[in-house]
Amino acid sequence: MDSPKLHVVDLSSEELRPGTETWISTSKQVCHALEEYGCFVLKCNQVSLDLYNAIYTAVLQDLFDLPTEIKQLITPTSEQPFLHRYSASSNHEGLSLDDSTSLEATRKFTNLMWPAGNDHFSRSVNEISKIMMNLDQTVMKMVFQNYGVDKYYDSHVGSTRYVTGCSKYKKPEKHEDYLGFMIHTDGSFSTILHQNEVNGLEIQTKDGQWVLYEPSSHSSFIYLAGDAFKAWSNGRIHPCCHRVLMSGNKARFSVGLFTFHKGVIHVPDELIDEEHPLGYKPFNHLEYRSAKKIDYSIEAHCGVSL
Ligand SMILES: O=C(O)CCC(=O)C(=O)O
Ligand SMILES: [Fe+2]
Repeated sequence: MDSPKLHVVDLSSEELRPGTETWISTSKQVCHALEEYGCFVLKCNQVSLDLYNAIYTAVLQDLFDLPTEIKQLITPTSEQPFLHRYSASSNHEGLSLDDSTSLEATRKFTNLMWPAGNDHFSRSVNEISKIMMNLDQTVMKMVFQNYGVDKYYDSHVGSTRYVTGCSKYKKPEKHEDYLGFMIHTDGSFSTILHQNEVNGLEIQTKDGQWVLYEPSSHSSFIYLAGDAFKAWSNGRIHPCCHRVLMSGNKARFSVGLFTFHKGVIHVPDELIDEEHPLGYKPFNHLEYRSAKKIDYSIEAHCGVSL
């Protein structure tokens, strides 16, 4: 049997404008990939080599090299609640930055880490976060149109909150492989991930096989559906199960954009029919995110029992 491959969607074409044939056929591919695999490799040409080098040879290294007491200053505040935080285990460090598509919010975060400022950090993180936000909005527009619920797109995007997550996985000691991030689905609506040249992210197919994500260029991303996307789509979209397995002799860095809905998510009426009876009660997305643990499903939170 051939080993499974991840679906690839090319969003780099100049022709990709709503209404064109390329747009319509790409929208179908996007929905098909999200329904069948819960993810796709997203090809685009928005990340310059300069930005790639800035992020992986300077920005993330400098951030994770800060003393632990400084990184621990990243704690939820009333302005930036629980999505703003730092976590560390023996092999993995993760740091989330709330509202990262705003340069002002990114600068506030930067000033907490570097009181004398670090404009290179704020600009690079904000730039890649905005690239990921624009890609996410394109994908959302395609999905909403393809499902015939385009009229809800503007309000959905208007209530989306963007959080950038940065991760560092330590270089394996003595070449011993380790599990850097255990199997999970994201509590987000959607997630877009970018990484350095060290692979390790694996995606689980519906029949349980693991596929390694191998970016084909410095401008590749992987797009993953989260639990909230599944509920919103009334079960059509498959939330992507993934993990990080580390091997080799280099540290791995990744940066991702996690999207959250600021209010209550309802299944659109148009997505309820005989074949798809209502499967999810309305739920507050941020409450779900704070309740979510590794083995807590969206069905346990707001599923309609049949
Ligand atoms: O580092 C990665 O590639 C994956 C990180 C991840 O799955 C997460 O932060 O939820
Ligand atoms: Fe994840």
